Amino acid sequence: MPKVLIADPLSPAAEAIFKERGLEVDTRVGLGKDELIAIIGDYDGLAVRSATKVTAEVLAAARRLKVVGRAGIGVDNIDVEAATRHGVVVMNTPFGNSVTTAEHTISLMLALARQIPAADRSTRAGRWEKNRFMGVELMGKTLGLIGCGNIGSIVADRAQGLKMRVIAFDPFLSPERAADLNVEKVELDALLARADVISLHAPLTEQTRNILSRENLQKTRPGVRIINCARGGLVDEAAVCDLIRAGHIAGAAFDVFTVEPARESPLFALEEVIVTPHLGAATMEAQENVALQVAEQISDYLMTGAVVNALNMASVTAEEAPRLRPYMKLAEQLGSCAGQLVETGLEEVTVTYAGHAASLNTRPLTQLVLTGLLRPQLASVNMVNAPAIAKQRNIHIRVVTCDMIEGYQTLLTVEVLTERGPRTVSGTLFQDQEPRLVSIHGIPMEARLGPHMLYVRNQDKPGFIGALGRTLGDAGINIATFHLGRDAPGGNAIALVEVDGPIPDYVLDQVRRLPHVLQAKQLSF
Ligand SMILES: NC(=O)C1=CN([C@@H]2O[C@H](COP(=O)(O)OP(=O)(O)OC[C@H]3O[C@@H](n4cnc5c(N)ncnc54)[C@H](O)[C@@H]3O)[C@@H](O)[C@H]2O)C=CC1
Ligand SMILES: O=C(O)CCC(=O)C(=O)O
Repeated sequence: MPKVLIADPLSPAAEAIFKERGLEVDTRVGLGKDELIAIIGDYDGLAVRSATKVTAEVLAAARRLKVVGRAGIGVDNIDVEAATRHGVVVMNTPFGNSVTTAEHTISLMLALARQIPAADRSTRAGRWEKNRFMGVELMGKTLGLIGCGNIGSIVADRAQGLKMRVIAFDPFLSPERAADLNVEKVELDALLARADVISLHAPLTEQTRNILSRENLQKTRPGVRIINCARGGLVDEAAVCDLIRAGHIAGAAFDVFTVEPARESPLFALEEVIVTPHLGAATMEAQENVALQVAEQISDYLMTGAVVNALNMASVTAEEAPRLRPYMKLAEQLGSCAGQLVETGLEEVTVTYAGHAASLNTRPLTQLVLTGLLRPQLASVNMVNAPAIAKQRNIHIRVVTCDMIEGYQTLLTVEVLTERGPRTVSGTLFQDQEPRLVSIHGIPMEARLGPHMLYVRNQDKPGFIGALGRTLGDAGINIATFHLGRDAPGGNAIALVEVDGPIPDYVLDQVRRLPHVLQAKQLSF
């Protein structure tokens, strides 16, 4: 039974779902790094929010781990690259807390406009400072969004409800989407020059780090208000403090900080600043949504192979998973067959999906072809890390689909270009379920691929089959199935023999010495 660790506080709904889906689950919140490393080897799945750091070191100790699920959006606490290297799928829940985070942003914008936290403190202190807390109206003001994805677009919608004009800097926002959102797409400098309120909704990347740098903050309108509900590191916090003191920035609201938890910060000393402890996603509704989603996604992957919202692997929906399953076996077997047959470096792989196979989600299938292909060279390869490994090794991957194919309803062909020329294997599904190899290097044959196979390439001459049978028989090797193919009478022939156990090397040598044999290899599937 797969085992899952919940390492951060999640709604109890998550634990209930794991149990309902037949998984074993432990909740161990607040583990130190070493404690996590000590126990992670026992788990197939890990569910986190932002507190647990899933580092390369943790992943190296996670021998059984197949999936990390982030109940939330940002995955900056997870080393996705290391997870990919270790073949671990990383998933997030990209929509579950978007509305809640957008609402927090709007709350902070209104609170900034009317200085509500400072007014609250003053009133409680008995000061009744009506003149001190003169606010600004938001109607007619310009809101500048840096990042206009899921959360940014909800913020835009709510701000338009307040009759604000919304402009956005987002290099990946299409003009059509901007028009649908009634948002004006602008360059960063234009946004800095025009916005009365700037709100950040972009991930922290090499491009966005310090996007509101001191220099950029100096380009903003006097009296601007800044809101960061996305990620610490997007804004130069010290420059915000200086520009508030200089009277250029009217106020700022931070939900996220360069260092978290933020126990101290120069921002805390300023009345014009509102701070919250990374509360953007903290509502009952959002936490219920993300906990349910992450538990469903992790369970689906561990129990059915469905992949949803993965950051490092192609998606496979729950509906697709059962249809893809027999093809997944076929794809891995064909890749493995090609991988075991090549003896030199791989340069290019072409995977052709013909007939029914062309209508499928081919990305996960291609990942499995690569997995099978690379496994003879690298035991740790799996469908998550196979594309990255192929890229590292400069193996060029081509995918071809064609609707029609003569003689078969469905056919997968793997052609591998090596230093010694192309090598090709094709396969189909027998009764829609059972993988069958139907040709090797253009020679037709029909073979089921079993755990122990003998592959022999020979010249098609009388007496070969008897000699091969005798050699195996004399060594006490029992033949399970025997498949033959040739390109022409007396031409090139291939024998694929399934046997009941591993073939000792001395027997392989005897086979290689038989008349007319060109090559003999043991294959396993
Ligand atoms: N405070 C909190 O508790 C929460 C914070 N977040 C954070 O909010 C941020 C946004 O989340 P979503 O809207 O769901 O993500 P999203 O992926 O839907 O949107 C991000 C947008 O940023 C844009 N972007 C990427 N690079 C950019 C660049 N160089 N300049 C400008 N825009 C760029 C993208 O094109 C995209 O439209 C994330 O960093 C996420 O981690 C999310 C949920 C809760
Ligand atoms: O889990 C949380 O409270 C943080 C949410 C967040 O920052 C995210 O989803 O990116």
